[in-house]
Amino acid sequence: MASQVTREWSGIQQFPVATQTKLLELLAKLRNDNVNSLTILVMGKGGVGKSSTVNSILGERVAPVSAFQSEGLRPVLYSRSRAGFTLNIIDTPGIIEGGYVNEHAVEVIKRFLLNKTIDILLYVERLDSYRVDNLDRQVIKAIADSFGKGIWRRGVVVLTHAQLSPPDGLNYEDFFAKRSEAVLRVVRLGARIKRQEFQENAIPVALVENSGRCNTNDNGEKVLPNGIAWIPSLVNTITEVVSNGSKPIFVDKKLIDGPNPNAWGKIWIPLIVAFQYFVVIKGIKKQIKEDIAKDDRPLWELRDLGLADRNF
Ligand SMILES: Nc1nc2c(ncn2[C@@H]2O[C@H](COP(=O)(O)OP(=O)(O)OP(=O)(O)O)[C@@H](O)[C@H]2O)c(=O)[nH]1
Repeated sequence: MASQVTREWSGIQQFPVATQTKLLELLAKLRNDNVNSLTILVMGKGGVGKSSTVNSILGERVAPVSAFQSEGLRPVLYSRSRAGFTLNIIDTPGIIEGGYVNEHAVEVIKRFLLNKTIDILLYVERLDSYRVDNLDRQVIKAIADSFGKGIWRRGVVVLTHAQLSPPDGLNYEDFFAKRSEAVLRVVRLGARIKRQEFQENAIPVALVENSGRCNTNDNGEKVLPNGIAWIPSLVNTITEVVSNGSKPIFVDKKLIDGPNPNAWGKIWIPLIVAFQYFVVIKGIKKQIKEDIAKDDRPLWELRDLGLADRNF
């Protein structure tokens, strides 16, 4: 992050003491494990609450939030340090435009990340959406195609608007479980991760409520309907993913310019073409030649040449 000005993480002081204490404990734990900095990439469709989540984590209103989808294409990096620890958060624009992934927007994000290391991917969605659609799958596929599906080993699914009352008298935990399952399924399909691999390396789902009207507990911490103080809980989830044994993603030129990191199957294409030519096409050609030869000659000639049944 050489070119980035790192500012003191003063926003942490905006949190109630209970949250500050938990956050500083988590940072100390990371430092004990020799992790002195984290770079978090925040991605998702437009308007799902990416910028709001960045602001909530930093405790500062740094990223512009709008009820309308933002026009900007460029990602923005916010860098803060505290007690010898540096937190980098990269907010990205939504990459869907007119119902499709905007390849230019993806390209801009990839170039922005050149020579950076992604420690964590926060994939943001809303808890209060009732279905997942093809757009989710497209965004997830674009992320996997850009950085390799290994990035999902460093992924956390974040569901915003988490202070909701589920419809039809559904229990909050049941609603959360159903919505998580639906989003995770799309992640598995979009990133083309094998079912077993996906089960073995479960992607955690964290709940977030960015609204200023979020309920608080007796300590003044923002809590969800299930009573969980979500800011320390999200940071805790992030620290768990950092130490799950997977590698962070270093975005080098090869990753950006090279072939799609998920498209290893494509190396078989020349072999398949050669097989088709030598085995299938040549065989068919030979058959056609024989048929033509048979068609052009009268039967008595074919019989003499041994190409037709003698009793014919
Ligand atoms: N109630 C509630 N509103 C939220 C939450 N998160 C975001 N919002 C609102 O949702 C709208 C979009 O939020 P943003 O943070 O700008 O979303 P974004 O994903 O960064 O949007 P783009 O920059 O357009 O991609 C704003 O009106 C936010 O106030 C949340 O957790 N709860």
